[in-house]
Amino acid sequence: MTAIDQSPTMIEIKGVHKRYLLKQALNGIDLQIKKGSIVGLLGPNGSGKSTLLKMMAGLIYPTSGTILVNGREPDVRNKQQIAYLPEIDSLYSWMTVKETLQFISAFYSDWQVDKASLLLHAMELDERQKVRNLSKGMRARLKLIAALARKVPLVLLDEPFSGIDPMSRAKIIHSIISEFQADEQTILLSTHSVKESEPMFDDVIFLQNGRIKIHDSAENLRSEFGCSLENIWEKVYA
Ligand SMILES: Nc1ncnc2c1ncn2[C@@H]1O[C@H](COP(=O)(O)OP(=O)(O)OP(=O)(O)O)[C@@H](O)[C@H]1O
Repeated sequence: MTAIDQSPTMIEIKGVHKRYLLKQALNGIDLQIKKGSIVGLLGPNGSGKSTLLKMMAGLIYPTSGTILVNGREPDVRNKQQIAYLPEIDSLYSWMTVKETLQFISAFYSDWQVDKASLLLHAMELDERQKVRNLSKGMRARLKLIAALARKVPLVLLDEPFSGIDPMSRAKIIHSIISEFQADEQTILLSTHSVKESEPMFDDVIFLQNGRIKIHDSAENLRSEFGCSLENIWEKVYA
């Protein structure tokens, strides 16, 4: 099932395969993501979510096939167009929250100081705290601020809610939705937190074994299956 849409395209992927030394991670991906949407990338462990996001961020390259992000092949030079939140945490433990954000902001001319303060408040982080003293969930919040404070056309978030408790997750998702500017940004995020993330998705991609099993709008899927995305997840991967 593939969504057909006439909106301008942010990401266009044709026939992409990715093979690591011993593992075929992506197995023929064809995908179009329209501008101004929030897209959920869902799938069990090892289905290829991180590989796809890293490829869109220009950190790894397809073995075959093509990817265009905003009309260009992604590579490390596209950093100014893309905010990428990696699954792995690479924060410096000796910095405070404030120092971390100042450090990151120095790399990006698109950094929005006001938005960073707003997010800091919404995520209930104490800027004086040392990174080494933050809990896993607090570190996850700091990484999210680092990605969302940038004014870029494309935001890629790999498991952004990992370690954040369900109640806080719902609050954070609410603040992402209220801050989202569809005329300026596209957000693509991988997550296993389908239930809490559901309200924010315009479109959803279900991956399995490096292939797209379903790609459609959340609304179409809910009406077709007659249940929530969380329940669809259970049916798709049963
Ligand atoms: N650098 C690598 N070298 C070898 N194999 C890799 C590498 N990165 C990923 N893989 C393999 O590729 C497949 C897809 O991995 P990927 O990390 O993209 O999945 P994922 O859907 O993000 O999983 P998870 O939900 O566990 O984060 C897996 O089988 C994984 O073991």
